[in-house]
Amino acid sequence: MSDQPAHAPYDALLLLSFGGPEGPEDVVPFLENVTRGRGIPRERLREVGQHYFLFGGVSPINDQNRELLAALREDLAAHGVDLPVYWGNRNWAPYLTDTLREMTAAGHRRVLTLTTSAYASYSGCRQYRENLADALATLTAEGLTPPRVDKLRHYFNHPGFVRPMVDATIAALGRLPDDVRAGARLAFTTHSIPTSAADASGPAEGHGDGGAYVAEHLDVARTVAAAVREETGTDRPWDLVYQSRSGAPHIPWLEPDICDHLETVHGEGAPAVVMVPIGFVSDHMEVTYDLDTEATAKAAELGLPVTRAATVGADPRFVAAVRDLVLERAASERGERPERCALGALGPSHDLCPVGCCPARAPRPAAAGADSPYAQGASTS
Ligand SMILES: CC1=C(CCC(=O)O)c2cc3nc(cc4[nH]c(cc5[nH]c(cc1n2)c(C)c5CCC(=O)O)c(CCC(=O)O)c4C)C(CCC(=O)O)=C3C
Ligand SMILES: [Fe+2]
Repeated sequence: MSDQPAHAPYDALLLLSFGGPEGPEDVVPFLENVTRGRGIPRERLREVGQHYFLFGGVSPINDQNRELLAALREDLAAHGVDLPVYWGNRNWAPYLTDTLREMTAAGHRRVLTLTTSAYASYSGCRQYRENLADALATLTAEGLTPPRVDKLRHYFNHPGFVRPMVDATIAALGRLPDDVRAGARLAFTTHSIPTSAADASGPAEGHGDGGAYVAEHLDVARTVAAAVREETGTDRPWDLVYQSRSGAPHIPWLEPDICDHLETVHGEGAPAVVMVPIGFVSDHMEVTYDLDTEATAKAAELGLPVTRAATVGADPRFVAAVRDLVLERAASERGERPERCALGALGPSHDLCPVGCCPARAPRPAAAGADSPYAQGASTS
């Protein structure tokens, strides 16, 4: 036992992300990948394509993942954790299936996955697990024997994710004009999703309306707001609001939208707002367009001072948190009982998504969960 490395039984870490276009010619094929079979109106797609073209057809997300990948490799090596780190995406190169094929060829048998999504939801969790199942099925059909793949627990409430957001909120408050800072409201933002998807998210029991998705975001918002109050000595009103809605208008999605919210609080006399995108791991297009471009223009039109807090990105504390989560999970898999760090009221999330967690409209195979065909057979080997 004691001669095992701290990362045993895992032999590789996989960074699994969304992917984004890297030039104007990538934008349309990227959006086709994202929206295949999802019934997003054409009008919305044309509009979102324009967001990317506004930035030269390049999403910042791939460079941000390259930076995170390099930081993870450096941090693991510096701490004597000899675990190779790979990167694959759902919607753009390097594609997940190609990365897993490469990992199979390199002889990896137990892979742990970090997704760039911290919370429970179909889009942020199960859909990635479906992507893993699809990739494993493809490799199996090619006659390969792919590794067993597990997924790290949701890390929304890990101190290494939360603390950088506290500092980022305080820094964003610092960028407001002096005379409006004390009265500024905090608007915590995340991706809107259909209310039906929110209600069914996580193991939904005990979370009430909005399921685990809303409960987890509220817990983080409350924790960050309390820490900001403690550190600045000023109690500021806060709200959880939504952004980046898509889908047909007659289907209810989580509200209010950040732009409507800015209008409302401006009408109520708020002197300023700090937007804090707690739902996102890096400053990708949903942040740089939807908040920095669209919501910021809305605020300017209202004459409302706003700033936006940075996301965690490759903050060393987040990178260290990933190492902590990897070693924690490895220890759990070895039958040990490691300490499981978590701030807020909800406690550490489950390691293995239970059966039926974050259900899809049409059930499909999903890896790395209690209902996974791939995880089970391999676990006995
Ligand atoms: C919860 C959630 C996260 C956070 C968790 C996570 O990070 O996973 C997230 C992240 C992201 N979403 C992104 C981009 C897009 N999301 C879309 C569409 C959708 N997102 C949804 C949800 C989420 N999305 C949903 C319910 C849809 C409707 C269609 C569907 O049910 O699938 C569309 C289609 C056009 C549109 O309708 O907007 C695009 C282009 C990018 C890349 C940004 C970049 O390029 O830098 C990132 C990181
Ligand atoms: Fe999205």
